[in-house]
Amino acid sequence: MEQTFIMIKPDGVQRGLVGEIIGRFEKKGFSLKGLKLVSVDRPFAEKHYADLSAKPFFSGLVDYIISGPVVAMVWEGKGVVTTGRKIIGATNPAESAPGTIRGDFAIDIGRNVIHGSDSVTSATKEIALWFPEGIVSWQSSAHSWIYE
Ligand SMILES: Nc1ncnc2c1ncn2[C@@H]1O[C@H](COP(=O)(O)OP(=O)(O)OP(=O)(O)O)[C@@H](O)[C@H]1O
Repeated sequence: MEQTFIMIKPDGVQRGLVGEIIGRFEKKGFSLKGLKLVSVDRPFAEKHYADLSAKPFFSGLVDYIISGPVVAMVWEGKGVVTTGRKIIGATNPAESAPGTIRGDFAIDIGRNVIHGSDSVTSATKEIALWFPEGIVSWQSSAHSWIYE
């Protein structure tokens, strides 16, 4: 089934939002397949955000991501990439709808709490980058109560 890479950024960890964010994905019915608290170094953060290297905010973005530990996760479920982005909300919290994670918990674009893969292709790349050791293979006993 489809998988996505979700990262709670350093502000989300520092602000104690880890449980709240995991709860939103869990309650939706998605399955947690990988989870770790990690501090990444500059070369790793630059690799994760390589597509944005020409942007004027790139070095500030890398400084932000390496400023403290992040929670790296893999979530699985039908349509999880697109639905995950909807749960997260628009990139700029000023435009994120209330009820989304960024709409509820963030104000500035450079402190927007969470990252989610923007396509299945990016998800595959990001999961390989963040979880070279692999992820956990299991199926929730609630599966048949979530999927018809
Ligand atoms: N104009 C900006 N100023 C400062 N930071 C920005 C700006 N635009 C984007 N960012 C930061 O770079 C991240 C990556 O930007 P991108 O355009 O890929 O948005 P996104 O896909 O919604 O975010 P993410 O990749 O973190 O899920 C944003 O989440 C935000 O933290």
